[in-house]
Amino acid sequence: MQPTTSRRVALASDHAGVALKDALRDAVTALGHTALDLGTHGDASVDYPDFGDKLARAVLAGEAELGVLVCGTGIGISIAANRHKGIRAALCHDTTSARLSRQHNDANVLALGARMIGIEVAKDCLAAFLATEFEGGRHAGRVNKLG
Ligand SMILES: O=C(CO)[C@H](O)[C@H](O)[C@H](O)COP(=O)(O)O
Repeated sequence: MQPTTSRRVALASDHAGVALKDALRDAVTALGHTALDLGTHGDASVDYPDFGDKLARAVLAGEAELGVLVCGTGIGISIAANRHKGIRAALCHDTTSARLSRQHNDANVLALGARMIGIEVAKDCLAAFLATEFEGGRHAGRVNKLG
């Protein structure tokens, strides 16, 4: 899948997601985008809210258009990011959800669970997420209601 637009993509994870995050960082580059790796680096135990917050702030500041978050399940780190107004983090386990999160929800962050899905599914979710645009139309008013 080739991107229609080259994007700046921020990535962050806790220790449980670091190996997958590092693999996805390389996949972002291979897909023709620019990766901004916000950590963690290495497998020392860290707290997922710190990295969900860091990535949310980077996206809201315009340092990246889109973000990718990884923790063990993807749940904690997506909750952390979604506490920031303007962040729409979608926890996905399949490519259809990843595509529809962009088409219908204008998700700006993809969240994945490193202990839940394999690397190939994760890479496919990433590729679908980055290749898909928001459809607008009937979805725009609904997304606006999210605040
Ligand atoms: O936040 C989580 C659950 O929603 C993540 O899966 C974390 O990565 C997990 O809780 C970390 O657990 P660990 O036992 O400290 O590695």
